[in-house]
Amino acid sequence: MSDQLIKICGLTTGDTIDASVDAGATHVGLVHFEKSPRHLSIAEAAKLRSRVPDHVQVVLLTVNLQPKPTSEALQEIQPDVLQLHGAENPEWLALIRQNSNLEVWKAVGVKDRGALERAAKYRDSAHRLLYDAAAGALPGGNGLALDWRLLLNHRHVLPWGLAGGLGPHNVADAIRYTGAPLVDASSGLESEPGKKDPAKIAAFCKAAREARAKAA
Ligand SMILES: O=C(O)c1ccccc1NCC(=O)[C@H](O)[C@H](O)COP(=O)(O)O
Repeated sequence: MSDQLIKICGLTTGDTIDASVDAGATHVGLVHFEKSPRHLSIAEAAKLRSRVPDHVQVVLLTVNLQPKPTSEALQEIQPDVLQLHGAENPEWLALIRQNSNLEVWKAVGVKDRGALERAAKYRDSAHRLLYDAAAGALPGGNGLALDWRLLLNHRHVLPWGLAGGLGPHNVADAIRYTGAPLVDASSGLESEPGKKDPAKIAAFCKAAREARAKAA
């Protein structure tokens, strides 16, 4: 049994939610950010959420969303995790934690070691840091990889995950090289922006699990 955490992000349909669950994903990500090709309205996200079995965690992803719409989204969608992918500060995360039982993750764009050091400011407010490539056309979901060498010998202050440009072709190398306890992929599992491919989802989960088993 593998303890590799695997998040499939930016799911938009019931069949790809099912494909992710069947493939052994531990987390499924729903994006609520209008500029994204993977954007879901609150009603759409709530409908997809209802199909996810209890053993898989639902991650709702927002970007600089204000408090009122955030609490509306949380109430309707009832995610397990809120992933903040914008410029949200530690005080904002702390406020969410005060007002909910949610797990809160902070995504951090990493272009140099300084970005990793600065992320330590979330040590008392986030449950997990998700290291992603620095923002491109979108704050995330750009298919861009960060330089994995930056993570070598980094002293992590929190549980963490690796995102950015991952897919079936490189996730095993990413786990071997960085030891990432959680891997997250979106555009590398698509046939076109916003359309996940069930075969790529299955191949990604299999490669991640096998790499973890070999590393153990
Ligand atoms: O996926 C999006 O469209 C998105 C939009 C705005 C902010 C974040 C977004 N995705 C966040 C994720 O968690 C992605 O899985 C992560 O950035 C990796 O994406 P990719 O490089 O495409 O695998």
